[in-house]
Amino acid sequence: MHYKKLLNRIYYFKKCVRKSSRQCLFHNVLIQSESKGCIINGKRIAEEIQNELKCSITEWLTKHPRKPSLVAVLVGEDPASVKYVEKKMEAAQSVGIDSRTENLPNTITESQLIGKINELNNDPAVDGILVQLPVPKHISERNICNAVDPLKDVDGFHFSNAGKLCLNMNAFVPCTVLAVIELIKRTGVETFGKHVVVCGRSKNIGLPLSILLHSDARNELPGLEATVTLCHRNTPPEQLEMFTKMADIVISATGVVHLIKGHMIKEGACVIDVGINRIQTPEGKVKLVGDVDFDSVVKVAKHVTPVPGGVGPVTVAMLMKNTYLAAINHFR
Ligand SMILES: Nc1nc(=O)c2c([nH]1)NC[C@@H]1CN(c3ccc(C(=O)N[C@@H](CCC(=O)O)C(=O)O)cc3)C=[N+]21
Repeated sequence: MHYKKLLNRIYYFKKCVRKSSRQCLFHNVLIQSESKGCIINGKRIAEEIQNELKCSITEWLTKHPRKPSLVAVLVGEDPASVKYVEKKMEAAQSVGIDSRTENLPNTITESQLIGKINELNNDPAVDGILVQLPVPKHISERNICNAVDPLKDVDGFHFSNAGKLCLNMNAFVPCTVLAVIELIKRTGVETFGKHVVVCGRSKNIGLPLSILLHSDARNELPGLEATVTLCHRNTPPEQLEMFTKMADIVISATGVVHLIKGHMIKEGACVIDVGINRIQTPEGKVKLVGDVDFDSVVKVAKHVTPVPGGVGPVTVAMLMKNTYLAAINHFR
């Protein structure tokens, strides 16, 4: 009898230690807000991932003849695209990946662009290729994504990578999808059997994300074992609200400013904002905002990602991870 009590005590003690160390573990990636909710620090998580990668790459370099390498293809001079590509180049530099940008004119034809991509496909010194989207209107985005060698497709946009993802086979997963999963995991939010609502059905984010969220964890590509509801532009607003109110996790990737408001969220839920929208402030300045009305959501949610400083920086970090994986694969 005493023995059993003692065992129970030990079990309880172990449980407490586990719980408190888990809290410590995740504490550094969260910022306490003035409301109840915590703000997930995407910048911090991105730094964490990049530091881990830097260590792995340094170790990998002792056994391999060159650094992993990434080429970004940038068509035209859209200021947002230029800025994002710059961020990717900076990140590459900081983790020890060789990188360069191929700047091409807006007037380039589809077949000329595919020709350039083929050159990079055939260059053994290039591990990862990324064609910054959007491409000019006269070029088919699908044809361009399909032109990249699937083994160098660090964006995961080639049809064979998209198809493999659906079948739980090892494949390149789009960086933003990986970023959302990493943010959830590193915040310590449980997904097994939980209800996740994804807003947005894009082929590059909403769709692949909802597939990994519901998939089996015991596969080549591990899934998160959640119950998933995928909402999109044809979901009536009152239905959307009904679904999000039931959700343990809400992820929005729609490009609709302030689509997700506090009254639509269940107390204690986790809200991930994938939106990046540029709006004019009343003072005439340009401001970056997400799909989530942050001020009202942070009052009810337990965790919420900000924009900027949430999913964006982690997306860049995951691109570095995919490039490293491409290099490992190249030398295997
Ligand atoms: N082939 C391709 N692959 C992509 O992965 C891809 C793409 N095309 N086209 C555009 C979108 C968008 N995207 C972002 C990456 C980083 C931030 C990012 O770092 N954002 C910062 C702030 C940026 C700012 O201040 O403008 C933040 O949210 O804190 C945002 C958005 C990758 N995309």
